[in-house]
Amino acid sequence: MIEVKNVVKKYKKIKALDDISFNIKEGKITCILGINGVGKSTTLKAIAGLIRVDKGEILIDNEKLSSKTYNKLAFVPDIDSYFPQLTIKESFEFMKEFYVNWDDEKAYEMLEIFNLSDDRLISSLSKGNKARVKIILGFAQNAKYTLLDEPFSGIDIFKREEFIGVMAKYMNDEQSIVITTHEIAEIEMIVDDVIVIDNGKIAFEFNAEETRENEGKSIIDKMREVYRGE
Ligand SMILES: Nc1ncnc2c1ncn2[C@@H]1O[C@H](COP(=O)(O)OP(=O)(O)OP(=O)(O)O)[C@@H](O)[C@H]1O
Repeated sequence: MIEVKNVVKKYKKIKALDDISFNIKEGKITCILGINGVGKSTTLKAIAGLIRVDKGEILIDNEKLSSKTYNKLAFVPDIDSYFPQLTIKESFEFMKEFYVNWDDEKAYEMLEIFNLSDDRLISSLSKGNKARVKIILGFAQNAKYTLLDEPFSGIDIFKREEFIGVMAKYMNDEQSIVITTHEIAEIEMIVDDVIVIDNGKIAFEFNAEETRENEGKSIIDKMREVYRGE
């Protein structure tokens, strides 16, 4: 489990995270939802240990972030691509050197599903294919927790559905995925837990299946209820 406890992060005068606490469960897909600028990326970067928080603590399976927890986390940032100057194959070779759990078989299997050839130069790929490679580079790290920052931005609906199918296929019972997004419809079918951030604070959280079963409400219905009082 990932425990985020009373975390505060300031960027000069901006309080990006204002005392947020929540847990990410094992074997689940958790979605961090919120409009632009509310603190979603900052939250993921803090969990990944890429930024130092001002207050609070983050525990990964009961341990503070350290070299021990490093291989449990794979972070896929919201950037166009990494390694534009490399071919896909070269990028896999590079990752293999860094990540002890790197799974070449998984990387090549995913490449095949996405119908991509490993000799393609990453900079020459379309936006959608760059996003596919980015997702492969994240998932083939075979980490316990894969953190995906806006993985679908700029990607058409068909590719999003394909991504979601591939993600679900490559997750085992102990692995967790955390996705940030401001587009709800695309994650409706796969997400377990939803955490809504507003202005650096947790606005509310719920389990999507329970909400569907107990209240007959989709994630969008629930968001409307909370935000518009419908
Ligand atoms: N490096 C930085 N320096 C200064 N301010 C920052 C920095 N990174 C983020 N911020 C600010 O912190 C707040 C939260 O930003 P963050 O990127 O976490 O939001 P977000 O919810 O991920 O937004 P988006 O959906 O647009 O990606 C915003 O006000 C943003 O401008």
